[in-house]
Amino acid sequence: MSAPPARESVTVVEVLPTLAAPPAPPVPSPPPPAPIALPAVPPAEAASAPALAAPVLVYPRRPDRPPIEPMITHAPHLNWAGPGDHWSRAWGTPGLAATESATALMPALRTASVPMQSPGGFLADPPTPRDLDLVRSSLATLEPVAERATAHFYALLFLHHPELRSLFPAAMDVQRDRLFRALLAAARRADDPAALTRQLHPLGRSHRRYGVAAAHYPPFGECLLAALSRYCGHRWDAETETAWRRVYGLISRTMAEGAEEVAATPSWWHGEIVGHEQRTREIAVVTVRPDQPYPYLAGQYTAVETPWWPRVWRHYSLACAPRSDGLLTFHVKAVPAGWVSNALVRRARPGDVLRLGPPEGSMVVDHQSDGSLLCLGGGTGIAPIRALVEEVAERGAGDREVKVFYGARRNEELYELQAMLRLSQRHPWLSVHPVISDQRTLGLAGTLPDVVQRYGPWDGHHAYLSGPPAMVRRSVDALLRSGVPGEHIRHDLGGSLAAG
Ligand SMILES: NC(=O)C1=CN([C@@H]2O[C@H](COP(=O)(O)OP(=O)(O)OC[C@H]3O[C@@H](n4cnc5c(N)ncnc54)[C@H](O)[C@@H]3O)[C@@H](O)[C@H]2O)C=CC1
Repeated sequence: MSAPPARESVTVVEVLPTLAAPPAPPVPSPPPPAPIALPAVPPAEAASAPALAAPVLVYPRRPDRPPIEPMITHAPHLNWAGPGDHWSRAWGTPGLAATESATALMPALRTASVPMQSPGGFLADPPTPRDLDLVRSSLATLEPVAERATAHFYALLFLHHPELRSLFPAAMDVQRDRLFRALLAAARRADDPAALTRQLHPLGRSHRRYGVAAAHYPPFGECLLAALSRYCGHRWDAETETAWRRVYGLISRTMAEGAEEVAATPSWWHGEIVGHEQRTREIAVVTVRPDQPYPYLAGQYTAVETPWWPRVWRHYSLACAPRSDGLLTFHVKAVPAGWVSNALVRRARPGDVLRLGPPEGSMVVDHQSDGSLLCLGGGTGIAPIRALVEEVAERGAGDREVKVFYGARRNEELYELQAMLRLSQRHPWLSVHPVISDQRTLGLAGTLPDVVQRYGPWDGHHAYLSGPPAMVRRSVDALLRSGVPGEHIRHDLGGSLAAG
């Protein structure tokens, strides 16, 4: 099964090619490293950094807030968010109360265990090497027509199982692409149980927030096989079908197991916006009060859905360490054609209600190890870095130093610099270095990977990277060259952080 929407540009099945340190390129023995001499930010320059906005205003809850306009007024059920969802009433759908639409739809989805149309079903025995060859070769055949095959698959699914339509977003373009890539990735890993589990358990868990239940896998699989057989043409035979039944059986079982493991935790949280600060024209800092405790670790991220784009989820990092008042902060940059990011920056206001998925991601501080921390935050990628710094401040830095390189293209895009500099004034173990790549009048010149390379070596450091994918990839390369072993470099690029 594919991942319903997570983000626009990178999918949950992507992973950075390798973090296990690739063989180091042969380099002539370097001259002894120069001592690190990082220029401090002179007070005059710091003063010219963008002013820190007023402290977050926490607005009182507004019971009288106007109803939120649903995106699809003429088809209210498409706005419904999933089984057990009570907040659809916030949409106040004209013509059909959202509560009615939700309760009317819930039984339909609960009984969505549509009987399988094929007597063959999905096979419990593991795929054989021959099965894997057949499945991989049919995927190779399908690759050039993947878009049409997946469109055909969704057409079959919604035609035969209209009750499943409400699990998916209104616009299916991103979704289609994702399905084929997820299948490809799973088929590649089908003979490596550990790798398959690493891919599919999180995918199964993330499907919970769409309302996907174990009963949905068989009808999904039947339509998938029907679409694959059509587009494989004469290459599809009984043996290929049996191979797919084993492989799909394995994929769906593994995803369902992943979901089952976390069945006791909420599939999603509701979060009311209680603060909305416009830091630049494109960037807003959004503060949210979850409807129940939201346990997470600094450095993690979550999926966010707005009421205006039902079932369209985007990932954002938690930008603060867990707080005693339970509030959560997100840094959001409105990106061109980004539905969720533009809604959050330009439309969302205190009183609006979001849905949040469970916390994800492994870019968390290992407090058992004693290396110093090197943190690279590019643009809004500074969000999880700030959370990590706050957590170190709370738990005590010990002998560790924390060096933060905060990159932007222009001075005025360093929207979090004042706050970071204030933290560094309070904590002697913390240094913050602005890095400007385009029009510099402040801090260090260059891109983050270049600067990291310039001020290395960084052996003995644990590195945390967050920002645009290309910046993270290039910085990983620079760090590996600068003496940081792969296992000491953490980022969540493969875990799908992107804007949208
Ligand atoms: N909002 C959030 O919670 C989080 C966002 N992110 C990601 O961070 C990114 C932030 O984007 P923007 O603020 O628009 O950043 P940006 O495009 O303005 O760039 C920020 C920094 O990265 C550097 N950079 C950009 N492209 C580079 C490349 N190809 N090579 C080397 N350095 C490069 C720039 O020089 C600058 O220093 C987005 O991709 C977002 O998905 C990551 C983690 C959390």
